[in-house]
Amino acid sequence: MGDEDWEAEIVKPHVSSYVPVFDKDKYSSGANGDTVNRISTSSEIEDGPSQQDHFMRSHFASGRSMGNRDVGDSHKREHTPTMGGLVVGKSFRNKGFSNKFEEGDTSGFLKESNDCEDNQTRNRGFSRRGGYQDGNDVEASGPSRRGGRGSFRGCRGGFGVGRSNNEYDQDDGAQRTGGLFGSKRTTVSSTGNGDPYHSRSGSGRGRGGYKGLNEEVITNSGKNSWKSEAEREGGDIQGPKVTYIPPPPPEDEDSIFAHYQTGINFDKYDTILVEVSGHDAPPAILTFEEANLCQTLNNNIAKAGYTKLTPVQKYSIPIILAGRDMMACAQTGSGKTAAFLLPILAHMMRDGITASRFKELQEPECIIVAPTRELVNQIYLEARKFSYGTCVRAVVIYGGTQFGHSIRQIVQGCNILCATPGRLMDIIGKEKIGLKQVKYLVLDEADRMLDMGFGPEMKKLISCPGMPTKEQRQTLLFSATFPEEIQRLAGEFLKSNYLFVVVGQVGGACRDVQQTILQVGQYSKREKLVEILQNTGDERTMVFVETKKKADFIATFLCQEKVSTTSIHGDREQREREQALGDFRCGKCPVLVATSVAARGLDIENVQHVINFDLPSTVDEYVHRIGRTGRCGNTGRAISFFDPESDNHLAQPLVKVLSDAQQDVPAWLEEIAFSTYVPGFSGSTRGNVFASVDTRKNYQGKNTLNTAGFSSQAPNPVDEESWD
Ligand SMILES: Nc1ncnc2c1ncn2[C@@H]1O[C@H](COP(=O)(O)OP(=O)(O)OP(=O)(O)O)[C@@H](O)[C@H]1O
Repeated sequence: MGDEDWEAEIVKPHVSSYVPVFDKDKYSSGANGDTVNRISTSSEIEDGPSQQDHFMRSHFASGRSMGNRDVGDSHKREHTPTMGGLVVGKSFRNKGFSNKFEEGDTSGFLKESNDCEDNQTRNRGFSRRGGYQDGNDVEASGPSRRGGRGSFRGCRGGFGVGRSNNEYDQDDGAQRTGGLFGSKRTTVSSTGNGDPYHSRSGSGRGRGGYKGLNEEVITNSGKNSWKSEAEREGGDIQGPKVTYIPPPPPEDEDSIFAHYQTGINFDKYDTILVEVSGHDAPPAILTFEEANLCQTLNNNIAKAGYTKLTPVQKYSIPIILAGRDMMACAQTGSGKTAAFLLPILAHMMRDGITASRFKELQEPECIIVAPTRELVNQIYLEARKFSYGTCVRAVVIYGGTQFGHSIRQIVQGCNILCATPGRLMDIIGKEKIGLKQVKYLVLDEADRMLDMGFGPEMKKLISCPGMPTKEQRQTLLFSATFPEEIQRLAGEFLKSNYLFVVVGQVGGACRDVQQTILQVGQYSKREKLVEILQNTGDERTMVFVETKKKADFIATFLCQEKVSTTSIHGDREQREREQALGDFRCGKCPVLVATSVAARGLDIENVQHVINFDLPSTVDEYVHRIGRTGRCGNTGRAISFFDPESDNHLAQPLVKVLSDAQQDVPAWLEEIAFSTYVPGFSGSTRGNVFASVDTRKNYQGKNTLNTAGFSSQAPNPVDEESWD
């Protein structure tokens, strides 16, 4: 994506105008007990640390490493809070050891990783990222977590040697990326580790790594490798403990059932074609009443403001109620969460579930996994909403929070467990969760959960001792995109007679999003962004960039342009991420700069715009990103900067996605698509726009219906062939 360009630019002298200045007295090294973090360069690693990176911050969460060029003068800067009360920002670069985002992915994960700006550098063993310690960060104990993170990212295994035996606090998300501070900490607190989930990778093993898309993937110096969150956060990789305890969500009924209005296009959902493939599919229902749910559930549905089923709900609810496994592909923002939660809860109620009580080992009936912390939290809130007034207890656990907190939530009782994969495996390893009672396993954003990043961990999950076999449990996969190769992998998780529901154009973008593609070169992007934001005013806008560093950079830049902005990405502390999301949700910061960590699933009211400052590497990711707007029948706009220097490979799939969604296709984009046409093209591995057709080609019992229940024609296969 031409990251080198902005990176190069920022080291030019004029760039200081984009850099917030910082209060020397308040934030300079060591003052107020703040930690000075070190920035690592290859020479530092070999020769010992020689340069210090001075943490910085602004109003509530800003600061960044200035990199080598700034060392020595960064603490001379004056501090003024960044505009908009905002942001963030850590390292912009460290020219000492990393000049560019080189081409050539040694990991094999690069194309899937959006938070992966550092994989090349990290694979080389070093991070450009420095860090800072927030002086108010009560959760930080000991050395700065940012320091640990920023100092030395690549060779984390080389420093970690196990973890504390204090069961409740030991692993608390110790810095995922270890680092110099992590190593220091290790010498202080490490007391070994008898946990098979943590000891398996051993210690002292140097491995380069990066947090890939959704920050869960790391690589091993060119070899694909997957490490669980458990290992990263508290296993063999020692670092400062994470003691962050998320504030409990409000418990009053109004907050629990708070919702936004469906939009003017909600009723148009009825015209969308739905295809169900597989044998003996139960008929769709057309109303909530037909689902025959218990009174409490019906009350909750009404309080949530749901009066009418969305297409994916019409089909999924009876399928799940019939006990069938399923894979469902439906457009972003069309109600997939309720499509699986409601029938699962209905089943539980029908089975006469008993209230789970305090127990050291909890045995949930349902496990829901999703790729990001914010998304599992959101799913949990939905589960809590729909189970309100029942004895079903939902619990959420995710990385970046205190491990002991997760355990305390669980031991109080757990029927539905919403979890990120790493934290889940960690808790299972600690024998706080038994799997014997699992009847429902849900993978939300299932294509992501089964790809190279999370797939191995999901496989581990289904082969954990006690986990019922696929014949004995019900497995449900949901997403807006389903590449073919992922569908094939899914077979391992699903009974062979699973049903595949596709709503609308398979893997297609939501039609309620007006898509615009602009040709914008790397050097003009910022100017264009500001121009657009000046016109959008206070309307909520998500700006997607391809790397974490760039997220910091653009957020800081926008603040200086007097646009109230915050940012979310995988290098921010969880507390900061949640604060950022909160500030965006409530409108305090109407602009959220994000990496793809925020691309999937997040349901935020009133997001009117999505701007792809950088296009993602795959069209699937594009579909998810723009799906943060135009949800639930509301309309939205997505503007994407297409840089011909770096984005030509997306031209074909973009043209397809645009035309499928009945959007204008710019002539120049068609030309690029045509000129880059490759016979046999079917999109990039992860960007196959034809992916979401059932890979079980010879199925019987295929129905094509619109969601009002009328038969209609299947999508024209010629259309697909012309692209194949
Ligand atoms: N039947 C319904 N009536 C009214 N609102 C609904 C209905 N179903 C879902 N919603 C609301 O629509 C919004 C989007 O739902 P949800 O987040 O489940 O979408 P999704 O399909 O999972 O999207 P994504 O693909 O982005 O994850 C939510 O605010 C949800 O409460």
